[in-house]
Amino acid sequence: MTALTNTPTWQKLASLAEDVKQQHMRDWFASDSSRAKKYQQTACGIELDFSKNLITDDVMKALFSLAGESQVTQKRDAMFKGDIINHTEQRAVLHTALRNFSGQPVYVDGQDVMPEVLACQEKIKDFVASIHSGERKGYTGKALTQIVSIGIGGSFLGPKIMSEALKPYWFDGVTVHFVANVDACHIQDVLADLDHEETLVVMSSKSFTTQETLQNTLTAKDWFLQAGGTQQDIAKHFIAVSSNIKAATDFGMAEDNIFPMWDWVGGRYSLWSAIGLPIALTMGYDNYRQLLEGAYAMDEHFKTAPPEQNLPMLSALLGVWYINFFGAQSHVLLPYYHYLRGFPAYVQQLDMESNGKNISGDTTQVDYATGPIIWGSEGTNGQHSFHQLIHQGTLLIPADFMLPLNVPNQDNTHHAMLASNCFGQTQALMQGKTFDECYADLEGKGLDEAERVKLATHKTMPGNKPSNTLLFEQMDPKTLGSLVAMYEHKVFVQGAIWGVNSFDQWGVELGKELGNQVLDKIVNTDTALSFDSSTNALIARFRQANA
Ligand SMILES: O=P(O)(O)OC[C@H]1O[C@H](O)[C@H](O)[C@@H](O)[C@@H]1O
Repeated sequence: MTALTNTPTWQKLASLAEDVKQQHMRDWFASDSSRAKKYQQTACGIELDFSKNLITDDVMKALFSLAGESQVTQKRDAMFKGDIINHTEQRAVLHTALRNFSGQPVYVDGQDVMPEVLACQEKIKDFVASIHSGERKGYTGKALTQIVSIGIGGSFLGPKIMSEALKPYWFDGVTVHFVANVDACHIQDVLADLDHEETLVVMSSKSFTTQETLQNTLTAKDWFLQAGGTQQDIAKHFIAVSSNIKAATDFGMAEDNIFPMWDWVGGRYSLWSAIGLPIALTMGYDNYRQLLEGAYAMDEHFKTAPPEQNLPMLSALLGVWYINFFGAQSHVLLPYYHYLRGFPAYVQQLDMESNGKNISGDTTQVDYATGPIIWGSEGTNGQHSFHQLIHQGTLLIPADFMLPLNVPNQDNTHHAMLASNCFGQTQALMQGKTFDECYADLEGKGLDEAERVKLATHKTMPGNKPSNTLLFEQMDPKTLGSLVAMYEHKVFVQGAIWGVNSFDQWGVELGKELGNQVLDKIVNTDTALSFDSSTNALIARFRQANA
């Protein structure tokens, strides 16, 4: 056993889990009318009801002990302070510096990074104003109203999903299109409808080496040149966000058109940097700034609130409870808000790329589960498809339900239905429906005894399925910023407990490396194939089909 699973606290949690499995939440609610009040916390515009979880006071106490023994707060402070906590890449992890409005310095290698961060924010602000006012024009003098944002992974998901989530705040006058996939269908579809004279391409790549983004930008450049632009007009229509200024200038980007970022910002934590420029272009700098302010508010909450009131801490510990002591392998996110429909995909990268790891500390192979599968989609749609498995399947799938209490241009009839479905689902998951209830319902339905028993058996819902409900006054930029930061810190706390490095991604790197080797064989059709027989056969088949 590794140190973690050997601790008395871990053993205690394991034994508490065995007890809890014999009990039912339905009975807890019936016997304690204050349960909802007891297990809820509010911070930064987020009201977290976690009463529909398989928890007791003893469980929570043991989970807080686990966090304490795992030195979560010390690790948190090390992150905020700029220590090199990404120890396999020798990097600080400072996305929090990008939304640090405390006026205090943040040091990396003895140097305060805040002046550069603030200068970049000013650059974003000025740039957005120049586009929105029409002052910055294309090479033929037309306003730049069509923005094509090219990037992938963290250089795509954050900008796209946050922009989508804040549709009611969009600036009227520019349209932002996002392209990620190297599949040409994507960029071709986007460019097909655009006038190159009105188009601004924002190429976002921290490394400036990502195949998909480089290729899509080259395709956009060809399209621009073929449509009538010249090489020297490129500067007016192409800008980049990157920490690799040299590669960006080598590519042909004018230095003035490059927005900086830094190696202490991880890709999946980068929307707070200039990678978020498309968000600011979509809704104006002030709204973008509110997003950052919301994240800052959550940072302060995470740093100062005691564990029992700390939203990232609570949600992380509940996750650990199910993953490590109930064998839960996935966690579902269910936003009951159409504009937040992309949020599960955002958290998917954030969580799975961060905690999809099996080495703890320097070299220890873990003997416990780490990051779960994150999935989900908007409610109510999922109720008519995959919720069935959550209700009656054999897997335990903890859920986060999310609902803004007010929505812009509210249609009360729709919104009441949305809310009732959201709450109704959490209720059904928690209480289930007993055999006796189902059997009673079938009285007088003309069934013989065997049929009645059979049907009641199939209709029985075990219940006892855990969920959190997150309510927001409204999904405005500030609340969204807080929500994203809450999940970032949740992932941080879980990584700290498991002892994994939540900030590297070697699996992804290997995929990129092998992809390039295979591409070489696909393109150079006369070279011998030297991979395993399956990969060789696939490449050979592709060569044959494209000969
Ligand atoms: O911004 P880039 O350097 O182009 O990287 C884009 C993406 O590349 C990889 O897939 C990483 O795992 C992601 O975290 C990153 O966001």
